[in-house]
Amino acid sequence: HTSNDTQAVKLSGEEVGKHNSRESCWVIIHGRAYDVTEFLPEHPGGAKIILKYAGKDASDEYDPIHPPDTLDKFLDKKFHLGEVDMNTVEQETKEEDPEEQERQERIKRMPILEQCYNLMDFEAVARRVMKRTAWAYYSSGADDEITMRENHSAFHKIWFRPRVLVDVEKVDFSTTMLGTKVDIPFYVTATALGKLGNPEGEVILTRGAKKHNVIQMIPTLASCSFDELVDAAEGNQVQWLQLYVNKNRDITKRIVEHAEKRGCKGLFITVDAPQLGRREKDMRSKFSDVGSNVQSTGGHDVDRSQGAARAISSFIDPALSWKDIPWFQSITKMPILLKGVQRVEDVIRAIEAGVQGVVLSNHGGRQLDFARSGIEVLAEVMPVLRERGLEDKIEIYIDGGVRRATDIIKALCLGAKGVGIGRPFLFAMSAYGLPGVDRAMQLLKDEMEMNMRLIGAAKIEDLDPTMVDTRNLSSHTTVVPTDTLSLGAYDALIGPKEKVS
Ligand SMILES: Cc1cc2c(cc1C)[n+](S(=O)(=O)[O-])c1c(=O)[nH]c(=O)nc-1n2C[C@H](O)[C@H](O)[C@H](O)COP(=O)(O)O
Repeated sequence: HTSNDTQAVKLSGEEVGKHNSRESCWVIIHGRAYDVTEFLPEHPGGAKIILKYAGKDASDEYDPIHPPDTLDKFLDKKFHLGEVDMNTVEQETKEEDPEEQERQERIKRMPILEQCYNLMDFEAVARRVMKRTAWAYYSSGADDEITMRENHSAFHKIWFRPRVLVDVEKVDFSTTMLGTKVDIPFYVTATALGKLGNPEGEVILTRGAKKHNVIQMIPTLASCSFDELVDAAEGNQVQWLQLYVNKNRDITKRIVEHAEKRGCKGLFITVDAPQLGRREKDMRSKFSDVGSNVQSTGGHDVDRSQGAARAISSFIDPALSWKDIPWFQSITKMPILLKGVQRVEDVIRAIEAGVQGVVLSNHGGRQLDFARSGIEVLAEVMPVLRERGLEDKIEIYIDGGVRRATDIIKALCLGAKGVGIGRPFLFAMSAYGLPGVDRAMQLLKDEMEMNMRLIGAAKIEDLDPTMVDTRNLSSHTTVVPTDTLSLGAYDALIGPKEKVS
């Protein structure tokens, strides 16, 4: 397609449109055509999703799932066909579907940012204004979402034993995490597919983290590329890498070495997701546009519209085990932490394996349902470590359901170094962009200052286990306000007029 002068002749939409089958499949991404015929069987999301856009412009569906450098990294240059004259490409008329019209109406009526007074307010607004598939992906938990609800309600079972008559005129809640000084003991945890909620994606979280001097954990499955996120960091801003270990260890080695070279200050290996959990809201939202190769056990006829998560996670190695830790220690000097540890025995093993820390976490309730909350596991772990004189051998973090500064304070009283926060910043970003993330972080700082004063602690070191009462923590009778199980399943009667959705 290159004429004899230097200016390549652009491909026409008609020309691309002829290649719309499994036998010859071209797609357009951001005004350039790519021959993906040979790639079809290798696509983690299955061939179906690509074939749906064969011969057409697939940019809109492509962006939230694939970092911008994906084609350069994974598609041989000989299949890069060059520029397309987009004037000759008929754009899919997005007939206004009523659901989208209604969503646009809700966006017009959404509350102004100043009306958000706590992190849950962002979730309430995001639920109304986000695209269905994006809301489904961010808000879903595994199976009956019991663990997802338990994560936050577990904090409701811990009560304070505040000190009084302590001079709290000056309150300092700064701390260090893996040696980095941070303003407040939380970090932005790794959550995949940031562009589902906001077209700019995770760079918004990078900017918010910089403004509030907290650390961002960069997800393996970010919509933005790793380098975009590191480039978006300013000055000595610290970032960590969250790693899903690839079956192909050469790829993993390359990712880890590159992250270290780019200055990452911590490697968090996710250990609670040998297979991504079944998130039914995500599946119900029929992520058909992404398809997915659900463990590709049933050949081509398996229903593949099972959510984005499955589509993007077929590379994760379920064989990862303790014997792999020395290999990681041989390929990087970064501190290594295990994200998703859920019992004290594994914390002891982590110390014996010589890793620098663990995150007590159940992946935000998106993996094993009925896994205990991070805060409950923390209450199990710390007394054992203290008893064995091991509490200074490792940094302990928790995540899951942290929505208030009192949740952060409870975790620190029990001995955590800090906490990870996920969904609140996703919802703030999705509803209000960077101003939303900025306000969410500032709200936590305001709450932190007030609650440190009221508990009688002038600095982080003043927080200790005597300031919390955790006797009720392991009772799991959680009040579930509107239990969809009973309302929608167990004892729900289908009335004569009720529409069975
Ligand atoms: C909300 C959310 C969480 C994800 C997440 C995506 C979303 C939308 N994704 S996931 O697609 O694979 O499940 C990741 C991920 O990439 N890697 C990871 O280690 N944790 C992942 N997590 C878990 C996250 O790091 C925290 O453990 C969890 O979000 C903490 O709970 P809260 O959301 O309640 O703060």
